Amino acid sequence: MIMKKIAVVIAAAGSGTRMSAKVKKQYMLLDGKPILYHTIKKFDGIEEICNITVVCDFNGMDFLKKEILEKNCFEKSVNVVEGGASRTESVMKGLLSLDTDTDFVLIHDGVRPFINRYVIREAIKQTVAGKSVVVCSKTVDTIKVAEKGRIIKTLDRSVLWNAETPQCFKYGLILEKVKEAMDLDEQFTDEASILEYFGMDVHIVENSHPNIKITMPKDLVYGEYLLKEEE
Ligand SMILES: Nc1ccn([C@@H]2O[C@H](COP(=O)(O)OP(=O)(O)OP(=O)(O)O)[C@@H](O)[C@H]2O)c(=O)n1
Ligand SMILES: C[C@](O)(CO)[C@H](O)COP(=O)(O)O
Repeated sequence: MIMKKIAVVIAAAGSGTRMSAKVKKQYMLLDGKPILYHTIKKFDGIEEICNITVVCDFNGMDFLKKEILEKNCFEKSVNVVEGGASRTESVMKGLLSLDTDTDFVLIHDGVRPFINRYVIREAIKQTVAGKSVVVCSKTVDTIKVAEKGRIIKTLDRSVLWNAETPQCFKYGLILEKVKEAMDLDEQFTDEASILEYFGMDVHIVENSHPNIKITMPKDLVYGEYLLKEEE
């Protein structure tokens, strides 16, 4: 079988507004190590991946290089790229830094350190088979749509999914569409919705393992618990 060149772009250039902390959440500690360390480690352990690129804020670049990359042992080479003002711009900068002969790319949030390696491998398998995929978990809550506090309707939960990462694509395709998205007057919170906007198919890889995005202070408490469970 011909080996495919698969890269991962880890988006970690956000400002962590909802965490309301002095230190950006991607550099906050879980079990004594930065959250971003735990995330990189997950992908370092996937043999199909040949390159890891972390997109981070300008001020965090030194910390990332000295405190995370130099002080820890990673098997793969980890490149560092400066991010942008929006998630889409950060992802675009990461994609542009990859070798042009990259076949497939996984895009992952720097603050989702609990992603299960079996799920990463399943997402890679489906992407190499020709699909654009997004890791999702089933929605467990009853979701209401409301306007000014008054409920308008309750959605059919059987067709609802929570979008997570990684989101995985053919490299050339996602680079082209992310670049096109940057020229639009639209905000996209993930890459799958960029392809959806252009009418392209995106498929779900179901995940039943915890893959929380560290967003609010309460997530740190749950995160410490999840790390202990992983041991
Ligand atoms: N300009 C941006 C904005 C977000 N991200 C990354 O996208 C991921 C998911 O975004 P989110 O949780 O919304 O992170 P923040 O934007 O940092 O948080 P907030 O929305 O609370 O400010 C994070 O790993 C974040 O670092 C990024 O790389 N570049
Ligand atoms: C990509 C993402 O993690 C999927 O859930 C998410 O959309 C990131 O942005 P958000 O604004 O924190 O939802």
